[in-house]
Amino acid sequence: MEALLTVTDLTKHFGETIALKGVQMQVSRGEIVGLVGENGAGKSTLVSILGGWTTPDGGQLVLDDEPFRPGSPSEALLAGVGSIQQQFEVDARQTIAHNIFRSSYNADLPVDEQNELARELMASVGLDFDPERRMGELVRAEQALVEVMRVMAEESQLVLMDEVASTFNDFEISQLHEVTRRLARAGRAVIYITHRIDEIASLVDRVVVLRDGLVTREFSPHALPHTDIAYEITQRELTFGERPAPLGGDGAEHAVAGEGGVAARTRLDVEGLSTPDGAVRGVSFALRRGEVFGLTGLRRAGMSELAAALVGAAPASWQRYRKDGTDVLLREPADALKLRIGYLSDRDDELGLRTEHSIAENLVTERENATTLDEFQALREAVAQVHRLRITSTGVGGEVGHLSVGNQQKVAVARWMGAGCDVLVLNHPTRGIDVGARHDITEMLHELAARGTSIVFISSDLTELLELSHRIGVMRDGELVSVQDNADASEDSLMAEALGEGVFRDDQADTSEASGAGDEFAAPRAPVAGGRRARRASR
Ligand SMILES: Nc1ncnc2c1ncn2[C@@H]1O[C@H](COP(=O)(O)OP(=O)(O)OP(=O)(O)O)[C@@H](O)[C@H]1O
Repeated sequence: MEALLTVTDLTKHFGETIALKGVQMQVSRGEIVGLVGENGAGKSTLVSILGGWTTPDGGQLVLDDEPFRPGSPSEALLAGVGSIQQQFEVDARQTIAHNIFRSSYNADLPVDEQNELARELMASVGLDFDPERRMGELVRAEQALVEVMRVMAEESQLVLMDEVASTFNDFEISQLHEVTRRLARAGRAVIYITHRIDEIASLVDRVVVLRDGLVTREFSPHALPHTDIAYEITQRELTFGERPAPLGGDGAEHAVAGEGGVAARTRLDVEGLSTPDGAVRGVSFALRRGEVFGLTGLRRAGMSELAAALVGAAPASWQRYRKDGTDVLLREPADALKLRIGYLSDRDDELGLRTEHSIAENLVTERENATTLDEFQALREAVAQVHRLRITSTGVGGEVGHLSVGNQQKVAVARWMGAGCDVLVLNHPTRGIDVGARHDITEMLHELAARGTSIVFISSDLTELLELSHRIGVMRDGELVSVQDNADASEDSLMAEALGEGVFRDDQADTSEASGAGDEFAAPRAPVAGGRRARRASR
């Protein structure tokens, strides 16, 4: 294949940190390259340079046989490189159509024509957003899909996607993959950053592994089992698909000494919880001590709103909300914290990190009446967490704001894991976190649960939900429509509930690839089933 981009000896440092140490890489036309590696490996830095957001210190870039050194994103685009950054920003007041065409040659078209074109473009990949809606009305995953439409409309030769799908559900991922493949079929090249092994297995042509600022490995993921792909990336033997041991009918292995009976084991007892805007409607569930209760659903199904309501971060009403048998009074998150209920939001601006402070200052939660010994012990635990999750090799004194996005997320998760809470409500805690650390976090959450912490774990990644949760609830249109014991649950059964299809049968499974073949504008039919089946086949 003909090389579109050649990267030679690319270097970049930030203060003392050397983010890129001499990267060599080639990308061909029509190729989807998966750029992978641990958090902090330098992936975002590399694509930021290619996208004109950051300038390198040294090295050469050649694009389409011409020297390439963009001084800004618009210069990069002019040369043929379009990008979606990991923490992309959109103008909330712009319409969807305006956002799609803002940097394409259709930018000056009359609004009606833009709306019509946007509708057609979106329909061609199965999106039915109203082009006149404002970007601010969309949730993050929807904004990301509109950004994908924007790069499609720009007609750049090289498209950079930095963890666009980190909170996407299977359906959104299949839409994104459809667009990405279409870009490649049109002869454009894509550099695609992801931490999800299922995405690597099903989408990319070639994997390039970055480690400590250098390309250390390249391989084709085709026909490789997930464990092998993970090994190539992490050099660790990771297992996939293991499920937690059942909590036990009598909760024996989790029973707290001296306490007995079902009531004593019930940590949260929620009945008829609703939010005034109707995002959550009449949700009831009980959470046991030491239980991980997974929660999933399609976008706008109400999981994030339920999470916020459970900790007083959003207004809500209920018939009953008890913790350890006592009615709770929640006006704000501080009230939840007093009750030892911790909350991790899925929004970057709500992570609660003090980015100008050190990792240690973020990890060690202040406790009333703490002795010097307590503080010393807390610091020791923080250091152990940083080590176990490989957050940084340069100690806990570094500023959190200087860490890569995924490592900041690790700090946010680690902070709650070490906060001594009885209940943790975690919304997409592993988004942006590399595959090895994800594995470690799963283990750490299991350990916490085994010591009695109860966890509400929200995720769009059904594989990790099944690996972690004792029971899994599915939300649809604001209601908790199903709760399945792990032993009875499968990706198919969960997705069927999320879609409202009843029980999913394999003979209903996808025909999308066959039906879409040769039809450039066919919307993906039943792509979720196809995606899951493809993944199962590749394991
Ligand atoms: N603005 C900055 N100031 C200081 N250090 C930075 C800055 N941006 C990146 N770094 C450092 O450069 C290194 C590479 O970071 P980069 O964001 O490229 O990693 P990454 O592979 O994209 O990680 P992730 O998977 O977490 O997104 C990290 O050590 C990071 O801490």
